[in-house]
Amino acid sequence: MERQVLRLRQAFRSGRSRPLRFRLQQLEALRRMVQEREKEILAAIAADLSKSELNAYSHEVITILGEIDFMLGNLPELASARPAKKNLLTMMDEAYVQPEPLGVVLIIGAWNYPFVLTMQPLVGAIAAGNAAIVKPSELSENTAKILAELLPQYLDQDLYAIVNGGIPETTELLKQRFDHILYTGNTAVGKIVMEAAAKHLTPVTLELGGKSPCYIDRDCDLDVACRRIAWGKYMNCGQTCIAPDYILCEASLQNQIVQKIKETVKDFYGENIKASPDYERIINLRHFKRLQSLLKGQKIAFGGEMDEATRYLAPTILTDVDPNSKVMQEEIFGPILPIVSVKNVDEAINFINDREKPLALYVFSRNNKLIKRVIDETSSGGVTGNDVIMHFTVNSLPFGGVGASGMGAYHGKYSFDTFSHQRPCLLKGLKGESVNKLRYPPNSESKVSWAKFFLLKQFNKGRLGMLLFVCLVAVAAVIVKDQL
Ligand SMILES: NC(=O)c1ccc[n+]([C@@H]2O[C@H](COP(=O)([O-])OP(=O)(O)OC[C@H]3O[C@@H](n4cnc5c(N)ncnc54)[C@H](O)[C@@H]3O)[C@@H](O)[C@H]2O)c1
Ligand SMILES: CCCCCCC=O
Repeated sequence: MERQVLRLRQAFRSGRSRPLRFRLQQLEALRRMVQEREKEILAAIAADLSKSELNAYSHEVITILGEIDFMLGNLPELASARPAKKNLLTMMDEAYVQPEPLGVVLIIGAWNYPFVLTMQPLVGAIAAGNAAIVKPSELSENTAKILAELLPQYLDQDLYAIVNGGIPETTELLKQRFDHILYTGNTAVGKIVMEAAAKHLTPVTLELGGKSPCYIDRDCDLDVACRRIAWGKYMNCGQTCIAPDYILCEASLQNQIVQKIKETVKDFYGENIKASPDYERIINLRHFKRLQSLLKGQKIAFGGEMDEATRYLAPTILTDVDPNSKVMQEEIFGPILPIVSVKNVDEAINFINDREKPLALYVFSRNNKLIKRVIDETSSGGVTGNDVIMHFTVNSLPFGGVGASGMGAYHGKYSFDTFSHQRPCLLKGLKGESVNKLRYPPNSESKVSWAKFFLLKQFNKGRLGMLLFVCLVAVAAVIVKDQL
């Protein structure tokens, strides 16, 4: 591992990854990889998650193609220096912010969307000019394998590497020094990653999980709400970081919600859910058993059927759920939807605020003021009003958690920024020593009052303003020169 990181670091130091043309070439190569090897990629994702290739395409591949296109279209602007505001002391100088690559970054992916969660950060890392090591999850072994086979065929091998393996390999990787780590996965491992990163003062982006609440207001189109919630909850068999984890609503809505979700499930997956190409399976036996244990003692209003051999767990709804029960203590990450009754929106807000900050928050209501109120009085990684999941798909929105659901964000411009250092640059000439005397010792009352004048006046470049200020500064410089 050490040698591998060293090899990448040397390649990064050579400066090869920095020119815009090179980054665009690599992103184009990545797009070619996705297009030319689409069948193999889809087959791998499908095998890992018992998913149809159509769903693998729409859940994962489409996002990556969109992200690459965004970067190809916007990279020249994202990577260019941005002029900065100046003050009177620096008005004749050049001040700008120049994004620069961080160096060698590590991307650790999770298994539930194994392609998108490794490739989307990689697109950002390449766009920002870094070298990168990608560590896919060992649980989605087919995707991990195909990535290890394909990436070296399309990308510069000295700058971009893939490491496969389990906990020992990740542990070894985490001993190395990186310039940034983006980790996606559970909160417990997030802490391990952050601790390891701290040893090298490496900054981290942690894309974690949590229990994302979904409040349904009484003033709502329940048909629409239940269809959208059922889609987001049961896609990928509930194994989605931003799936609505549980519903909060007034007790009187509970039965209608169960009925409407039940009808939707039939529309989506047919009478025989097991035979539907659109319904996935639980990733492994450990997670299957964990989910099984969450059902113990619960009132199952719908679903609950299981088949251990195929790790099938039916779309399930639990009613009258006690907030202290186990299913309300951990992120479900499966197709189980508890409904917890609250008296009104105030109680819902308190319920949310009494718990860790979730990765996503959903509110369904005809009343926009109520939606805004819930947003204003709570905190979460992201929000979608009157729908679920969809904020993930808008790459002009930062995607990430807050508090226990993570730190930092990515997608689109935010990926570029995450993998860049915003370097402030001030370029001065060698003239103007008379004004500079202000900051040279010995200090005096009059120097301080002149410094206040120069530094506290913000200067915005505009022709007339420029002219005026040049005159002002010239006069001031003469006065200062005489007085100091
Ligand atoms: N915020 C997001 O974008 C996002 C996306 C997907 C999943 N998630 C969250 O991830 C969780 C599910 O994923 P998971 O954690 O089961 O994924 P996982 O088991 O695939 O683990 C993620 C990565 O961590 C590594 N890892 C696991 N244990 C480790 C250890 N002890 N030391 C070092 N590295 C270790 C794995 O090798 C893997 O690459 C859920 O909580 C979900 O909400 C978050
Ligand atoms: C439609 C794609 C959703 C991806 C969510 C990623 C987190 O698990």
